[in-house]
Amino acid sequence: MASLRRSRLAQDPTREGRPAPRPDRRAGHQAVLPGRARSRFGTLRMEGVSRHFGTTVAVSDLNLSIVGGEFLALLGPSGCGKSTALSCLAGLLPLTDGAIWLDEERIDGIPPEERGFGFVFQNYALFPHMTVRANVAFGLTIRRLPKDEVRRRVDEALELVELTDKAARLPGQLSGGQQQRVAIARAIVIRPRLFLMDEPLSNLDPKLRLQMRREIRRLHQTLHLTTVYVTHDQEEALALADRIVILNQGRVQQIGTPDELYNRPASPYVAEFMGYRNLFELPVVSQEGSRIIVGRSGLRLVGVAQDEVTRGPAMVAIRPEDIRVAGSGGGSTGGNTVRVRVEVAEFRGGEIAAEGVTEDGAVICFRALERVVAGEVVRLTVPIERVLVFRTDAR
Ligand SMILES: Nc1ncnc2c1ncn2[C@@H]1O[C@H](COP(=O)(O)OP(=O)(O)OP(=O)(O)O)[C@@H](O)[C@H]1O
Repeated sequence: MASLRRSRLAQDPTREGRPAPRPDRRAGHQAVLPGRARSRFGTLRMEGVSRHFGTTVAVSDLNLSIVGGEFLALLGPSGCGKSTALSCLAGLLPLTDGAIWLDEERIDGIPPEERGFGFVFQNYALFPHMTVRANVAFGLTIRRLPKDEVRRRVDEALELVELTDKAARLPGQLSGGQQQRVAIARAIVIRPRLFLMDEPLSNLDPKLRLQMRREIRRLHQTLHLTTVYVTHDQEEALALADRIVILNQGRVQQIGTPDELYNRPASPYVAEFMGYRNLFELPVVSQEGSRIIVGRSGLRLVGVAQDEVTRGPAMVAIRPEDIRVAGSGGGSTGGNTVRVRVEVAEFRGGEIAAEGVTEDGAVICFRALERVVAGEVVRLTVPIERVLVFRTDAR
């Protein structure tokens, strides 16, 4: 996605004359001042950060604190401002408004190469004519570190990403996953104060993505590098991050731990991103405190109001995993029941992912532990506390 965006932006006349980032320029940014590179920090703060491109507001009034050692994911759909926010942090884009602080040091005026940050991008950005070892050593050699130290640190970094035996190869002789590991080694070898990653797994096939995701997690658990990670993939964000920031149209929608976002999304927008695939607009029948009844004939549900929903329509969000076939192993006894005709059923190993249609035509995604077949009519159950009801105008 980001590569599409890059090529799109490369042709964009509103780019304010800024050329598309070139691999060598970005690699060069990994060079750092020795003192800065070694120092750690307590908190990095983005205060009221905005970035406009002409009339396009890419990031708007972003307020964010990142604690030293934390892994933070910026999550949202294409165009929501994730990469712009990351580029502002990196110093690749000047801010339109606001400030960035590393503890007591204001850093938004500092050039990227002096911030002591490491970057990894979707397209690897390796030097094609240099060996793996030379690529990884780049940030250290241009700082003129003693040869012995360069060798020792490069060896360490290559070992961490398990590429010791590929040190003499050129990037073109490596798989995509291996190239991305070289890019990671090149970023961590400088011991960055902040490690920035922009969709680093997007170019990899699903199996490799999963494997690399685990590698990145392992690396973070080993090195505790403060990391900001941009992704549009909720699973990736949930799996990797200590905290997730959900962005929409350049604005923060919610910040929280994976558990908070997954179980208590603040809006239908966040819910949708967290896998609540069943989103229905339904009229409110009655409400007593947080307990609320919504629906019409064929689809009537009792749920939990997430904010004040009094009259008119409400937005209901339910995860497929919380809807089960009644009476089967996974079906709860209390709560809501809905009759559907099964339309599609997909085998998923331990369970079946299915879609059914209610009498009045609403499509419901659910999970079944036992076999269901298309055309069959089943009764579904969903616990009241897993039916989240929002105001339709909730952000
Ligand atoms: N250099 C630029 N010139 C003009 N508009 C830009 C530029 N960079 C980004 N934008 C616009 O700013 C908004 C946010 O873009 P950004 O690249 O930050 O989104 P994103 O969430 O990272 O998207 P993706 O997942 O596709 O990479 C979009 O509307 C985009 O078109």
